[in-house]
Amino acid sequence: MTRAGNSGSASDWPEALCAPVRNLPPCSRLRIALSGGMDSVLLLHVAARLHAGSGRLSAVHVNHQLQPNADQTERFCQQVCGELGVPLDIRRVVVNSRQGAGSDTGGIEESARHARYQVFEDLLEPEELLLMAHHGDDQAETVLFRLLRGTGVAGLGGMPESRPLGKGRLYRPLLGFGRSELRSWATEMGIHWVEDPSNTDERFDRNFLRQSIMPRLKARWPSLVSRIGHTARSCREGDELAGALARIRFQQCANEREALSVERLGQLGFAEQKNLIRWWIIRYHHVPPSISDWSRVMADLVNAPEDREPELRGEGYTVRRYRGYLYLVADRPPLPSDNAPLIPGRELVWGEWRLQLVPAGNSEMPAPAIRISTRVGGERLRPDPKGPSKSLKNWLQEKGIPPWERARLPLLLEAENGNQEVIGAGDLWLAGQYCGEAPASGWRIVVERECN
Ligand SMILES: Nc1ncnc2c1ncn2[C@@H]1O[C@H](COP(=O)(O)OP(=O)(O)OP(=O)(O)O)[C@@H](O)[C@H]1O
Repeated sequence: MTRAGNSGSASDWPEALCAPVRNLPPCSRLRIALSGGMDSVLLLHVAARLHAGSGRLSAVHVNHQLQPNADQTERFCQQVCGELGVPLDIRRVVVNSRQGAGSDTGGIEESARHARYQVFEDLLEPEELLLMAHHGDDQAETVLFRLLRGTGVAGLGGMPESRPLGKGRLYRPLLGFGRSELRSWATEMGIHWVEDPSNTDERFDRNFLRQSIMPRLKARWPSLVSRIGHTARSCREGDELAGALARIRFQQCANEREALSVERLGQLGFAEQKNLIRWWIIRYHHVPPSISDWSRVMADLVNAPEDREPELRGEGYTVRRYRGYLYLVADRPPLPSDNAPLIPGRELVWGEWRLQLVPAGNSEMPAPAIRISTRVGGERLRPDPKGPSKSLKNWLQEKGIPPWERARLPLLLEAENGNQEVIGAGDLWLAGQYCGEAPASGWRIVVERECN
């Protein structure tokens, strides 16, 4: 259903509403996230009035293809953008609709949100700004919703006004206004919009809060939205301070491989240990696991006897302890089970490794027959050409290479008198005849590893 209020002329636009949309961070392109609902249509109108002449304004609508009126909404977005002369990008997505409403962990609403943000993330180029029309009531609902899910300080900080998204930035200029304030402006200005029928479906937690809980709370505490906004700001500040403290502790506890010293960690109080571990996991772009008993986990990681190998599992990674340090180890797909030839001039991708055999120097020597394999046990190598050969196992232990890295180390094997001789081990060692500007073999081997 589309709604209209009284008509108004462009010159009547209230300055209070225009100011945050006028004073934007510098950008090469301004994209409006247009759902077709009241908030984003109002934002589009204001942005068109202020920025249409700049030639850098456009809108993006994500059609989730879930609601019966999804196509009608898409057409409406086309129509309003056409009227305002704003180019519109339409992106259709397929949302996994198997999950139900009201679920704590997801549901169709969550899947749609995820798909939508993925579109935005893929779309944004450097220097581009995506404006979203979240307002103060959305913020209050978000904070309350997260409180009910048991979120910590970072989550209770609510939605930031601005944050990086993809290669660009997301920006929310309407957070300082309440829903009713925006609705009266939209009605006054004669704006049309589409009502999303799913907004009234109280099986969804967010809608239940919006429809049944917030009105009762607001009736009792009229300044609820600004009070929750205040709490969110305090939580954001608290989170910033926790981040600053974690950075200081990281410098004190981490070695050159960014592993954390268990001894130094043990000197911190529990809250600081947890703060540092969570910050460190996020630093690697992973999500800290949701754990009800962090004190038990920390005690285990820090205090378990040396012969035990305590672990903390998260999605896509494991925190492991080895020789007094904690390492964050990303999950990796299994390595090829067969050994592979290193073909001259052709890059070999081996798990997270890239290997190449390239001609070097002026000689025309035949290419050596080199194969890549993981350890099978019993291998020996001669890191010092004049010294005795050593067991690979002992050599890796001497070098302090953790067991999970040993298992993923590509061994370079060369057939020699019917035997396979180890001539290289990942990026740890390579026999001298394959290194340098003019290697004695006439061939150079290049070994590189992708970072974590
Ligand atoms: N289908 C859509 N296409 C483009 N932008 C959208 C779409 N849906 C929502 N948005 C943008 O997100 C803003 C918030 O929308 P809405 O309140 O419906 O989302 P939400 O799910 O409650 O919140 P969140 O964006 O945090 O997921 C809208 O004002 C609009 O800017």
